[in-house]
Amino acid sequence: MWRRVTSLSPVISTSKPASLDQAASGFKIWRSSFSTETPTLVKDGTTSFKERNPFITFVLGGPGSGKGTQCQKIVETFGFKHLSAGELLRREIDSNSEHWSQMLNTIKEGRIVPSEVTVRLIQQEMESSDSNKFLIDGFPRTEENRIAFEQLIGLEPNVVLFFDCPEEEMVKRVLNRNQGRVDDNIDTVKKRLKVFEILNLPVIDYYSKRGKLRKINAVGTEDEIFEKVRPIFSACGYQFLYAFDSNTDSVKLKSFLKGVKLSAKGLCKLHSDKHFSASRIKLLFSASGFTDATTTKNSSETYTNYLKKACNSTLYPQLCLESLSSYTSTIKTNDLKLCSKALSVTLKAASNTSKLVTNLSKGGNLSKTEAGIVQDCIDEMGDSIDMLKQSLKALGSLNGSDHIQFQISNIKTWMSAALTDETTCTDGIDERKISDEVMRKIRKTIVNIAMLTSNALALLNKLPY
Ligand SMILES: Nc1ncnc2c1ncn2[C@@H]1O[C@H](COP(=O)(O)OP(=O)(O)O)[C@@H](O)[C@H]1O
Ligand SMILES: Nc1ccn([C@H]2C[C@H](O)[C@@H](COP(=O)(O)OP(=O)(O)O)O2)c(=O)n1
Repeated sequence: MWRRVTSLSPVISTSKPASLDQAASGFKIWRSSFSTETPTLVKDGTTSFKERNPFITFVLGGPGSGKGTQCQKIVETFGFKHLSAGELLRREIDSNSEHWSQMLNTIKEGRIVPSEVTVRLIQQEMESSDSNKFLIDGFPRTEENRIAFEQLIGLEPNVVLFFDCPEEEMVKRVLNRNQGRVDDNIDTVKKRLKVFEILNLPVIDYYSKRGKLRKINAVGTEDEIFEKVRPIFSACGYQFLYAFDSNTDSVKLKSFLKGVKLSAKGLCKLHSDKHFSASRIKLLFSASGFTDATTTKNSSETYTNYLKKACNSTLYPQLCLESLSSYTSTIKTNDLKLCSKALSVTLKAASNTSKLVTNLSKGGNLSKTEAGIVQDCIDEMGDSIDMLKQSLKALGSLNGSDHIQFQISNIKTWMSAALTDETTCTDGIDERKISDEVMRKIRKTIVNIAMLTSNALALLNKLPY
């Protein structure tokens, strides 16, 4: 038996912002036919979608800002289900569904399709998916989209990514996209950009005020941008691998992190310790996830092979090898010792860098702006060092702890925060396009620390948790 959950009509009549007329004009008839006749259904006796407690990420940004490109990387690294609102609409048009020609015209003109249509498509995809973590790309594009989602699905996003890209770069990328899309031409792009500015920026502002927005500078290579995205999700650590949610652990995490500056604070929900098993603890403290079954002999060759294999799982394998190869006899083939060493090497380098930056800033003839940026960097490095120290200490006292999973997850969160601090500093330099020699040196040393941190985090992510 099926029951009706809600109707969207009150949403439409009360929430439409004045500026929406410009983008969605001509939709009155179409709008009303959807608003009353498309009920949302849940099957009685089965778990409703909301009860599945999914992890929802909205991905926003102007046309061509790189949303789809980054979503693909997030899927590959963190295993989300990717739902592109534009793609779902294009598929609907291609399948000659009831309103295909209206949808096609809307998209050709750079306007926004009524929320009922888009939310219904997203909802169908989410409900029929086996996944419980979603990247919803290109949605919500308007306040109306946002409210319709909240009302119909009954959920809010856990996090909202916003790819911030200059207009001329977006135009260039869209015109080069070459996917045969009817809307990738200069006239439509101009309209889409206008619609984005008028209708999407208020949504971005809304999530920013609610502390859910993660703004990412979308200029740079695809990989450079992903390095800014990665920490947001790495902070959620292993819990993506398992079921979600334990209220107690959520509270514990919050109190743990109180007063600590964290980019990912509040974003992740920890799952309970119920997945914690004796065999996993044993694995963590003895065996190694990086050792081949064939290389069990305790020789220096075995240790070197182990390190090579482990480093290959990081983003900067060469740097990983260079920074850790003199410690193979200490690390042997022990994953925990490897992580600990990677962390201590990073901490040492960060402390040296912090001193170097302070000295360079004193010696150089920096302008007032440059001095301000350097001071910000020194502060960010101080925060980063605190996070690394805290992580190293926690890693050192894992043995004997009752909450190993919880602690490892905290460590990943702190490490991600350290990485965010480091990239905030280099972003500050990049955004102002400063080419001064001293500033270049400072940037280079901090990028090196960020790479070491990223590697240490990657090694931690490989622990069996
Ligand atoms: N960082 C980048 N630098 C240059 N081109 C990019 C970058 N990211 C994506 N692109 C290209 O720009 C175009 C638009 O990217 P896409 O991910 O489709 O954007 P969106 O989903 O935001 O519309 C694509 O052709 C893509 O290959
Ligand atoms: N929430 C949405 C998302 C997309 N659309 C329509 C209008 C958009 O211009 C097109 C294409 O969106 P898509 O996200 O694929 O592409 P861009 O990010 O604009 O490059 O789809 C919509 O009406 N409502």
